[in-house]
Amino acid sequence: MEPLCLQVDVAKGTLAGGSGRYEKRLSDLGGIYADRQAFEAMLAEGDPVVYAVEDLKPNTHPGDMIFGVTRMRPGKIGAEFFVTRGHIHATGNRPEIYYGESGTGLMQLESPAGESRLIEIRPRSVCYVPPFWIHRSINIGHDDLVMTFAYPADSGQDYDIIARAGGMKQRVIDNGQGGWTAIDNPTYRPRTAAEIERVWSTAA
Ligand SMILES: O=P(O)(O)OC[C@H]1O[C@H](O)[C@H](O)[C@@H](O)[C@@H]1O
Ligand SMILES: [Fe+2]
Repeated sequence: MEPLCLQVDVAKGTLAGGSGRYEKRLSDLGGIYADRQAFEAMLAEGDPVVYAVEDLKPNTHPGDMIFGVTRMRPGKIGAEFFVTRGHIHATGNRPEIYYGESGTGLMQLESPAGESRLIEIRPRSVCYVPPFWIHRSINIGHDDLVMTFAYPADSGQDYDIIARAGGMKQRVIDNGQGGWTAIDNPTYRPRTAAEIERVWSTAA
């Protein structure tokens, strides 16, 4: 493969010359947010793009790397800020790096055993997602949140791990004073010992 250097357009939240792009609209994110009524009400008004990802995937070989740019729109469903679907890497011991380009966000992380972390991500901050942490991005600002990311090419994504637990343990909501706060998610079901063991066993 030829060496290359791709240009990030921070204002547009795009990566010129990548190999792939996907968009997630509100209608793709049913069941993620707590307030079903607010979700349906927003959907009735239209179907906004919540986030878009552009990346370069050279291949899926062990030791190679995928990188790209995520652009998240600002918004809330009820009091809950816009989030990405979230996942754990299917090969669980693969990490990820996020670099804040613009906007204000949180990286929400959860270990298989249910420990929660919320890490602020701002322009020029580098956020490290260690192996075996479920991760999701949250736009807590009024502007687009744009982040550049990179992760091992053979990571893969397990999206269902969150749904199987009834969501992530915490939800991040507007605190009514221009900031955010985390509250417990009442539908969360802690993973069983067998499920936690299964996650560890995905290491390669
Ligand atoms: O993969 P999603 O949960 O839809 O979120 C958007 C995703 O963009 C890229 O694929 C990043 O590598 C992911 O870690 C990020 O979370
Ligand atoms: Fe990831």
